[in-house]
Amino acid sequence: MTKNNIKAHILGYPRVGAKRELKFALESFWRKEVSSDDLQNTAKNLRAEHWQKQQEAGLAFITSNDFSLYDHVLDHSVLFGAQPKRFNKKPFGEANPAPENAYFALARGNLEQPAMEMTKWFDTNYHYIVPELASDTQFSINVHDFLSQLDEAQKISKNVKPVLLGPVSFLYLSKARGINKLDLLDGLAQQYVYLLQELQLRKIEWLQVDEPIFALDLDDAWLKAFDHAYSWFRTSRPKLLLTTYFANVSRYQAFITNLPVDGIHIDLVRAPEQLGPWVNAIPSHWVISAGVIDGRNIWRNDLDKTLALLDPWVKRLGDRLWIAPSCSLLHTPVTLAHEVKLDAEIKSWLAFADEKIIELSIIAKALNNGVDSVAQELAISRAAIASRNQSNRVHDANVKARIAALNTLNENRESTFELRAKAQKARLNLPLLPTTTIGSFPQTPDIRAARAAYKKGDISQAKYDAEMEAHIAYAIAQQEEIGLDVLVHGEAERNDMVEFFGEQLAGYAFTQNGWVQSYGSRCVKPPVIYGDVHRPKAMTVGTASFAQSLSSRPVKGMLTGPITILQWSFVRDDQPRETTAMQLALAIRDEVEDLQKAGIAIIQIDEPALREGLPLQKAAWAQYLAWAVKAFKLSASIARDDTQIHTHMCYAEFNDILPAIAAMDADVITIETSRSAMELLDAFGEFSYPNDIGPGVYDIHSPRVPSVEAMEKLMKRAFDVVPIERLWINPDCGLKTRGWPETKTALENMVTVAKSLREQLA
Ligand SMILES: Nc1nc2c(c(=O)[nH]1)N[C@@H](CNc1ccc(C(=O)N[C@@H](CCC(=O)N[C@@H](CCC(=O)N[C@@H](CCC(=O)O)C(=O)O)C(=O)O)C(=O)O)cc1)CN2
Ligand code: MET
Ligand SMILES: [Zn+2]
Repeated sequence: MTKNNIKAHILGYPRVGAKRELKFALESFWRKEVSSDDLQNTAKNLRAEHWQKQQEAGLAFITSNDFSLYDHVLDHSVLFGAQPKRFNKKPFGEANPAPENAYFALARGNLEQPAMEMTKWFDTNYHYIVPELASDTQFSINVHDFLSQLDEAQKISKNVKPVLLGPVSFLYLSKARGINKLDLLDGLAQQYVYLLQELQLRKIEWLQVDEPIFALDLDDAWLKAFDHAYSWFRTSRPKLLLTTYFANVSRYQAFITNLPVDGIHIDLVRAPEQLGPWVNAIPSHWVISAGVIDGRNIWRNDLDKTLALLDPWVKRLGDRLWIAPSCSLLHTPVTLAHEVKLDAEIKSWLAFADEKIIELSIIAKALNNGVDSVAQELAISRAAIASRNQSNRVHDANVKARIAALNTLNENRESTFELRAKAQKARLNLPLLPTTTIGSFPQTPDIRAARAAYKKGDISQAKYDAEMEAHIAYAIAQQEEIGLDVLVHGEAERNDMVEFFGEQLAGYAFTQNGWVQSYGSRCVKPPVIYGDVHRPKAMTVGTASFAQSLSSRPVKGMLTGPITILQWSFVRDDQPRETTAMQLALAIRDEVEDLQKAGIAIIQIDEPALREGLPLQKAAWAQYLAWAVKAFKLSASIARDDTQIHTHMCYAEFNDILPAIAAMDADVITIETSRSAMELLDAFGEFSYPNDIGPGVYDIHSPRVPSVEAMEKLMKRAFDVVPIERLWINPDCGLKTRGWPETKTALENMVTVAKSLREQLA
């Protein structure tokens, strides 16, 4: 048998650390508890560890420049000298600032400047810092940090493949007010050329250039931009691996194969069918990097299936075949090694980043040296796959029966919004412009410490419950003092709005350390849906009833909606997402029913991730929106007319899915609007959104306290587009990341606005 030399590599490794070392270093640095050197050492050690793992697994390259202290897109803004000019002024009060402060100010704001905008990275729960460009942006490369990380890598290995976000995706993902972004393209591409030359000098053989926007619907102008930008790259430079992910990109094949690059990476987890067409289309000197390991999910790879997918092409491509995960491993947790509590059988079905790297090396060995060389590894993998396929813990006949009978349930509320609104008014008797908040109040160190102690077994369930009740009572008392109209219990008892429900639903497993970066130092621990989901018992009724018992004002019952739970969990890959969504919808429906029976008059079903789940390609939107809206409606339609259903959305562009949002038919939607100065609301107005709306009047991501004047101005803008009787006043999102002092002042100001507007309108 001839030996191949198929290369295995990764597109990027998670940065946060197996025990969130980076998070803790960052937060200590921000609190000024550790120095800049300490922070940089932590970062350096993490990078060294990540490279060592790749090296030990025998990958052909170690991948460098995938690390970031906050966000890699922000790093590109800095690399190309495109920091917004508004940050040029040295903030006062910083006598001798650490060099990192200027960088973090971009991401987090400072005393004088609000932070740069943040938004979702494609259809993931990762948030990037949006490049902020203007007509006077002059790109000017600043290679120091990039090259110093490259040097670190080159000390460890001579086979280093750095990563860059490509110029066209960088520009596409940026925002540039008042100009055509494409006018900036030449200036940017020229800076890339400079960097390519530096890499050439350092004898870099391959550069990975990520152009993830190929996953989207691109118009001609953007396709031309590729031609244009890449024509700058016909110089002496490393070979370029054009990297795509998250979708089938073969519709751009004729176009892409004319670009002056040396290979392409394609996502074969989302779109395995694109392999053959690509092999047939590429120029004879190109490599194909086959993204065969799921970078977006945590299931163990079915190695036999992967080998079967690649097998027909191995001979044809020979060494021009590379293998890799589908996308960067940024979206998966680091390692299963510290999961000591996870059920052993379920654990055997999983692979986090480190395990995925091992899988990659097994596949490479099988392809290069024959399957016999990894017979034992393949046998173990096969056994795990068989155990998952056959496990009776995955399938639940009752759940399947309920799903089969879905069409016997009415997904619509009993009456129209108009009639419901009357019944709700009679029951709730709220003032004009009711004030409320989105659900969470500050997750104080006390709350976190109590939960950590409880999880370790240091305090009893009873003690933990009593502590949580004390926090809830505190939140209620604060809200009464502030004078809010519709209260919340504050979510003290929730580690996270999705994980909390995952922990109580059957069909779910959860991890101890399965952290994934969401933004900056903030992480989430998505729970794992491995089987049919149902709700064994009520999840929030005790807490909701307790909170309501403390006040004569309505306290909202607080639930996370089926689509958001789906989107922020690791989901099974053995049934359609739609089916899992319907199972979740029924579980939430059961909870709505129980809350209603317990006398809770207002129930909020959050769907902040509805937009995130939208397919990247428009052709698939309608189908997704149909089942997503149906799932929400199924969970809500058990509510009587006089039970008011709220929903909440944030972190996204909603303009293009307004009809779907309206079709959800929530009685009230509270929605993030303040960062875009209510531009969104204009769209709601134009579309004549039919039900009640609470446009967020202040951004909760910053500790700045919003002024009465600013919030009043925003509400008055809202008056122009939505009838006053249908408006609510609330912040943009939950307050869990804030502290109590600024929260209290901000909400007091907000209530002042409501009172003053009511007087003005009286
Ligand atoms: N799943 C999800 N996705 C989302 C959001 C969301 O709320 N949930 N919101 C948007 C993103 N925003 C986010 C906002 C905040 C955090 C966040 O605060 N995360 C926390 C972790 C939250 C958590 O799970 N907390 C646990 C564990 C806390 C912890 O770290 N405990 C320590 C001990 C206690 C301590 O000293 O802090 C430990 O175990 O070591 C708890 O409360 O129980 C963090 O990074 O710090 C994440 C995302 C969009 N995507
Ligand atoms: C990311 S949306 C958050 C909604 C949730 N009810 C909260 O207030 O935290
Ligand atoms: Zn929110």
